Amino acid sequence: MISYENVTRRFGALAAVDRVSLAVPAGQFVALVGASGSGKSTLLGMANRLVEPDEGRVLVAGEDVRGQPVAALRRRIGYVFQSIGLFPHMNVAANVGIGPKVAGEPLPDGRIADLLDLVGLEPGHAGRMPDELSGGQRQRVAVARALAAGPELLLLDEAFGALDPVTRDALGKRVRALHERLGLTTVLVTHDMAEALLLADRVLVMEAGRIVADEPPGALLGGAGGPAAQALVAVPREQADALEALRR
Ligand SMILES: Nc1ncnc2c1ncn2[C@@H]1O[C@H](COP(=O)(O)OP(=O)(O)OP(=O)(O)O)[C@@H](O)[C@H]1O
Repeated sequence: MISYENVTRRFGALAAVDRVSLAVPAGQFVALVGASGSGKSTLLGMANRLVEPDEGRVLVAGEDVRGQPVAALRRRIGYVFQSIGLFPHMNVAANVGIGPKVAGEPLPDGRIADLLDLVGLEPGHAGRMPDELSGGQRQRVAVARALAAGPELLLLDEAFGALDPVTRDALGKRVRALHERLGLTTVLVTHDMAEALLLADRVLVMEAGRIVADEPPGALLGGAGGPAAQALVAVPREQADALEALRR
């Protein structure tokens, strides 16, 4: 569904993404973890041409993204990022339907209601303005908007980063359920290894522009993936051990 072929992107002297090759088959849920500045957003952004590679190719559904008009490409790719980016002067329904409307195919009201339901919002939220919603509700609107054009691919860049842990957990599970139900291919960028292990089929670890580990969660928990991956896995494992110790 998405592949990177020896892709490099530089900013000045820095290779933010450094000769990455990666193939994500249709239907897979991938988590991309790594320290701040390791290149996760840059890698993700090359899929929908927010960022262009200096070298190599990025293919979506087997086609080089460079040959695809940006608007058409972005209809195939739902994209949710941390800063949300809802239009403050438009109500929830208008925000959810903005992509199809701009493309000249406005969604019927029933479809908007279905999208709100998918992400766990009430029909009554449709007429609210973004500043009348909680952060978690706004993030749900952003997910509904990303799904509005019926994309095959869903990219989430720290989409749950600003949420409280309970809301974050609920929305993560909701996105995983939507991934199954809609038959999506999903890439989730997160700083949280526990979230990656619990939600994804496959966890990629980035360090200085390279992918240094590529393992299923079970293998990572079994000690695979090398030192960078194991340093990240140690955090939730030590927390779980410490909580368990408190019970004794
Ligand atoms: N437009 C830009 N101009 C200059 N440098 C950039 C630009 N975008 C990213 N970088 C640099 O590229 C590197 C990778 O950035 P990127 O945002 O991809 O990392 P990240 O792993 O997503 O980080 P974070 O977890 O903090 O979001 C960083 O050193 C960053 O400063």
